Amino acid sequence: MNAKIIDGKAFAATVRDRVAGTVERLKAEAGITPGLAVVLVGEDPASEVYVRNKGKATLEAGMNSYEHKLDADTPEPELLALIARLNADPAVHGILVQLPLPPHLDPDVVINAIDPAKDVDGFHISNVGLLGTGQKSMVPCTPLGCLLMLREHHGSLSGLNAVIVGRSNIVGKPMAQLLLGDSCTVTIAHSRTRNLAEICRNADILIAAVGRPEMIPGDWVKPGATVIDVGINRIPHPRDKGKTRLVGDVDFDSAAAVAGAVTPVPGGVGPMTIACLLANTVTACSRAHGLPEPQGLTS
Ligand SMILES: NC(=O)C1=CN([C@@H]2O[C@H](COP(=O)(O)OP(=O)(O)OC[C@H]3O[C@@H](n4cnc5c(N)ncnc54)[C@H](OP(=O)(O)O)[C@@H]3O)[C@@H](O)[C@H]2O)C=CC1
Ligand SMILES: Nc1nc(=O)c2c([nH]1)NC[C@@H]1CN(c3ccc(C(=O)N[C@@H](CCC(=O)O)C(=O)O)cc3)C=[N+]21
Repeated sequence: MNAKIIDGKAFAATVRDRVAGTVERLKAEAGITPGLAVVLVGEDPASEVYVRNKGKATLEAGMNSYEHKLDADTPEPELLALIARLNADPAVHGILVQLPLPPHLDPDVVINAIDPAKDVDGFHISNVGLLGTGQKSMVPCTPLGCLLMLREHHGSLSGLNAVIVGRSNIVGKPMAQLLLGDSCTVTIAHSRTRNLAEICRNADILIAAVGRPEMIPGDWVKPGATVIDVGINRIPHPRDKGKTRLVGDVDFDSAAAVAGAVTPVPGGVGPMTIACLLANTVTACSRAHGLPEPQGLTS
């Protein structure tokens, strides 16, 4: 193996420390405790793990965590009423509605009901528009976490060829905006893309956000490239019957043999997502109180 393993878990710990320091100052100097509300509809076991991790990290950073678990068949008006209450609640500075939602709920309607100032996921149409036009916004946590790791590894990203596999609203598209903002030449590939292997082989930066276990093999990776694996896939354990294992969208071993740097799963993008969520919540809290924005949390 040649590649440097980018340690997202360690990097996330430094971001979380900075967030905790800012929270301490907000409490001491202004008597304010940032609060994050997470809404989970239904019983998706993977989502429950994320919600638990987020709640734990929120408390560890000294913030308040409010969890709302609703039945899978919750009618849309009931969910919208909860969001309206959270929008109006001064103790709540950030609101995250866990996706995907059950099929009877329209994610666009639900996400756009969140007060954009509290939209710490950065999914509200107004934050998407601000990001797309290079204005100050809430930046989606997963792409932001990826960008921070890339900047840390490369310094400047200017002029690099970036290929993103996946065009979702929550990862692929905002990732493209952020990389464009850092002057990469960006290609977004998806399920209809022709010659995907060839396109990937052109990438100085390859971002996999597909949701297919170990789909991208090492021979799609340009020698020396940086590979960011966003995928979180639970597969049956190869040896231990009945157990499961977490893998990314990249075939780690073959990719690490040719890449210059690669993020592992677990311990890569996932922990950075949570750290950026905490950072966004502190930023939202400071803005809500008209205080100067904390600097350097995510740089
Ligand atoms: N680590 C973290 O913090 C996070 C991890 N994730 C993980 O990232 C992965 C992607 O998530 P998300 O963006 O929400 O997923 P979506 O299912 O919303 O999007 C997947 C994308 O991959 C594309 N795709 C599917 N099959 C292929 C294929 N064979 N070749 C090329 N492209 C393909 C789809 O194309 P098309 O549009 O044409 O259908 C789509 O654009 C998942 O594993 C998810 O669990 C997600 C969020 C955060
Ligand atoms: N509105 C919304 N916002 C999201 O940001 C969002 C979402 N919905 N739905 C689901 C995806 C997925 N996601 C993850 C966050 C952290 C880890 C994470 O912490 N992973 C750890 C370990 C996980 C484990 O061990 O199970 C790791 O990769 O090391 C993973 C995945 C956020 N998402």
